Amino acid sequence: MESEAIQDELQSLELEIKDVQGQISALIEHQDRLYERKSELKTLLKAVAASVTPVASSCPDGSSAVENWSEPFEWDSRADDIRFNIFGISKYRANQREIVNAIMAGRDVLVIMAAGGGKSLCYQLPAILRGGTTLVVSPLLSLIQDQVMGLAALGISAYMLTSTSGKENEKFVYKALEKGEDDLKILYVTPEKVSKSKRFMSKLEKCHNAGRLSLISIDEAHCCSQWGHDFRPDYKNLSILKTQFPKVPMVALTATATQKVQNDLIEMLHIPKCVKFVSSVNRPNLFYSVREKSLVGKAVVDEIAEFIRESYSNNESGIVYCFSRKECEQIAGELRARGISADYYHAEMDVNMREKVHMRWSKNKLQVIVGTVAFGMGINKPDVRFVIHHSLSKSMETYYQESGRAGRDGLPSECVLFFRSGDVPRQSSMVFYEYSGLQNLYDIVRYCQSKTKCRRSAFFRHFGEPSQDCNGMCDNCALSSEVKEVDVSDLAKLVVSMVQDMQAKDQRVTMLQLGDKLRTKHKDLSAELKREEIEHLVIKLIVDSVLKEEFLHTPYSTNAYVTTGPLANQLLQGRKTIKTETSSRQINKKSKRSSSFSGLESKLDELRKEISAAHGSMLPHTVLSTQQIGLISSQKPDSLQELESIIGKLKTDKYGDKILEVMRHDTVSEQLVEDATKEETCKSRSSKRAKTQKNVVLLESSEEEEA
Ligand SMILES: Nc1ncnc2c1ncn2[C@@H]1O[C@H](COP(=O)(O)OP(=O)(O)OP(=O)(O)O)[C@@H](O)[C@H]1O
Ligand SMILES: [Mg+2]
Repeated sequence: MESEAIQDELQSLELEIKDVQGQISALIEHQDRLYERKSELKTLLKAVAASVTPVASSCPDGSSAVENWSEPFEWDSRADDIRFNIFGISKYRANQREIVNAIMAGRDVLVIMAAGGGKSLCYQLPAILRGGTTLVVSPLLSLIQDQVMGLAALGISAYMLTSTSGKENEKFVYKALEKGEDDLKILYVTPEKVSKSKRFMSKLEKCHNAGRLSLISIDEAHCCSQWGHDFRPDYKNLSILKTQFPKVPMVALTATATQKVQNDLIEMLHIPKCVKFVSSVNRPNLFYSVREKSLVGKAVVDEIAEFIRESYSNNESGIVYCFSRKECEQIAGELRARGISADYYHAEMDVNMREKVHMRWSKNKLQVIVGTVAFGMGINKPDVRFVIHHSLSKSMETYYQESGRAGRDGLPSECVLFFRSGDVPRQSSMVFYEYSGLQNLYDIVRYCQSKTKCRRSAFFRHFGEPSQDCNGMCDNCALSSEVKEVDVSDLAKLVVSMVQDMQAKDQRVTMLQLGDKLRTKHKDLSAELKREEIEHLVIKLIVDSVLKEEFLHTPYSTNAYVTTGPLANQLLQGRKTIKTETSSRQINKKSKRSSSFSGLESKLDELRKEISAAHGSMLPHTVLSTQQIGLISSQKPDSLQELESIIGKLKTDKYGDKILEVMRHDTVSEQLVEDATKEETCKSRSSKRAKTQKNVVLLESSEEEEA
């Protein structure tokens, strides 16, 4: 009997020890996360301190003095001429001129500039100014094709060497590299050419030896680093370029790179003395918002369709991102059924089909692409007006990238994320094995759950940049709302105790089951609490480390279960409170953040589509950008000379007559409308007068009759 009692105590001690060990490892994990956040905050603090000292180009070895790339340079007027008369760009954007100057001065340069910031101009302009040939390494065929087509439309001799370029083209390029007799201003290659083709490298060597290799540009340079989000092994071998051509300036460009990725790039490309230009991650023209996602799938599609119809009725381009291939196909179909021109795009489609969809969309023949994240880096379309996330991204970084495909032309555009707590376990069971995968996911969940914090500031915090004014360009800043904080600690305790009880019985529970069990056990609650409210609370407890997700693999899937987290006891012992935000906010679903085309703008839009269709491969925005359309219709030029002062010489020479014809036609039809309106007004006045007189007559006659 005594031994039985000892056995019992031993068993319960073992259980307790197991429990304590579990808590210790959870606490250690939590501590790791806190350390990591601490180091992020320290970097942020340094960045804030640096932002109050004058921003200067800097060398990582600390050897350079402050250099002023904004001062006048001898090539200024030639650069201005090419910028305006060839590229049709009326003024530089932030840092563009300085970058061009540093490259022209023969320096290696690292450019970190947000998506759509205008990185291409930074190397294309010096490519023309410097003479000789510029080599551009770019990771994707579609990006290269877009760029070559765009440059060709501007009359710049740009070529590419890729797996798809034909023999004739290859022969021409190799001869031009070797002999230098034909014009080859810009040559685009994929990284594989540099790392794998000896023939190409030997031709490049000849070009260099003849003093004709004037600049090397590495686009999407983050692909060099395995800490970046799109690591490409062939990018690692690009170090050979600087080793072989040490005196040729190199410019590496990317939209996002943390400090770690930047250092990696500098080391891997062998450009330790580069001049670094880091622009803000801020995209001031993007309006960020999060909408509550209904439990009913059809209602979500209804809302998306309504949003597109209400705000983008002129066929303005957009993207809807979905979680899975199946969802893409289904939602594209449902949008079509609601009268929206939509098609899907995902990795499992045939390449030709995918290209076809992409091309229709690029040519504005299809309004919406419903895609998975596979629809990514190759998107070069500048006039994407909205990016909708049907479910949340896996991190703030990927959300920034994906939503950032909107508004690359700088015009107002919208990024809407549909969030529902029930979507979190789907993502977490995909990312839990990635380095910091769960922590990154919980960061974006916090972004979605907040009803008060500026959405933009979350990006600044994430990229370690000092905050900037949002100017009301997110839902939380724009919509004055009554947000109340509610203490839900008692309910949270119920949830945590229930999880604890089940754990003690070795039972596993998913988030969905937990909600159901809670409502069954506490019937009084089920009347008050909706399923999504319980899910919302459970997810909040997970991101706050009170609960924790655990994963189990089956042969077909990975399932996410809820267990107690490192801070569970703190809550149960009353040392931690849990508060949620509730809002009485009414999202103005009909809010129109982007201005739609006026009559004349629509006509110019039609014209650019016609010209693009006639040229086959040329894209509409290469003919005229949306910004240029806006300028033309507001300034209404009525001569080629006036038009040239808006869009530059090249485009005026090419399309000026057609544009003016549209303008004249518009003025005539405006005049006709005006005349018709006047006539109508006159008619209606005289008919009113007649009616009045008639009435008077009638009245008189009736009076007479009466009399
Ligand atoms: N100074 C400028 N003024 C007006 N438009 C500009 C200017 N510079 C570039 N653009 C336009 O902005 C759009 C985006 O430019 P670009 O493709 O170079 O962006 P990016 O920085 O390379 O973006 P991403 O990271 O997405 O590749 C293009 O349509 C381009 O013509
Ligand atoms: Mg680019």
